[in-house]
Amino acid sequence: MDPNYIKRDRILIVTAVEAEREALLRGLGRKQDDRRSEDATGAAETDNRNSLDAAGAGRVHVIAGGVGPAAAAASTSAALATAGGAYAAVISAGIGGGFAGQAEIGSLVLASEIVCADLGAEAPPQDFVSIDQLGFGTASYTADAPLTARLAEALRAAGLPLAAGPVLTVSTVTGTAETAARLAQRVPGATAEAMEGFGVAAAAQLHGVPVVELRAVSNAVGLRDRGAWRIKEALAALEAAGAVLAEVFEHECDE
Ligand SMILES: O=C(O)c1cccc(C(=O)CC[C@H]2O[C@@H](n3cnc4c(=O)[nH]cnc43)[C@H](O)[C@@H]2O)c1
Repeated sequence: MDPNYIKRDRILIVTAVEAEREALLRGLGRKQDDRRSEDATGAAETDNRNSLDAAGAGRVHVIAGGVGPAAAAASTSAALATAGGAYAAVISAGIGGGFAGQAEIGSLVLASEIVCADLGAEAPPQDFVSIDQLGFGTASYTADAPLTARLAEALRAAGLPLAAGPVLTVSTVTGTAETAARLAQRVPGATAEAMEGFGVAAAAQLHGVPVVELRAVSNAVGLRDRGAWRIKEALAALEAAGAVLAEVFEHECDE
């Protein structure tokens, strides 16, 4: 990988939903510009490009790619293909659940590994056999270490609470203490869970682009308690992280 990629190219950030995208754009100091374009048949389609406020800021492009690993993979792959090699790195970002003792509500998590925690088979008497063990591919991608380290340094320097460790991608939000314990046992050091990272990472791998995952913790992984989700707090943490990302990428761009 070219170590100068931060200076050269554009960064793609993929969130699941608009609220996450908007939080990041606020942090990045960017205006919304959900332009509507007409295709050849006259049908309107949404163009999710965000407008550019400042020289250099335009290198960070944020899209809302949908909820879940399949939507995330499809939209990331489409964005990377359309850009024709312009993206130097992809960041999967959004809210997520934090594992007990690893990541508190309102804090941030950077992934060391992006692990699809439920991609495999139940195989009694074993609890679970991963797709790797079955010999059909991989259930884990390593996050880009240099970019992750650079972001961690900047987020900590900004005083934002940050944990690092494996971030799990699941297709079903964990809703019991038993599942949380099983996942934590399956992936030692499991720090957070969300639903898109593995899809974004699979697309990034296909296109040969480094990937990072950043989560803002909205809830604890465990017994489902919707009333305890702190989505506003997590979106505020995501916005604060966006301001740090702007500094990192604009500063690197100016060097
Ligand atoms: O269960 C509900 O009532 C409920 C209400 C609002 C949102 C949800 C979601 O499932 C949001 C999924 C969305 O948020 C990410 N996310 C946030 N926390 C977690 C989690 O603990 N486990 C998995 N995903 C989480 C996820 O990446 C999706 O984009 C449910």
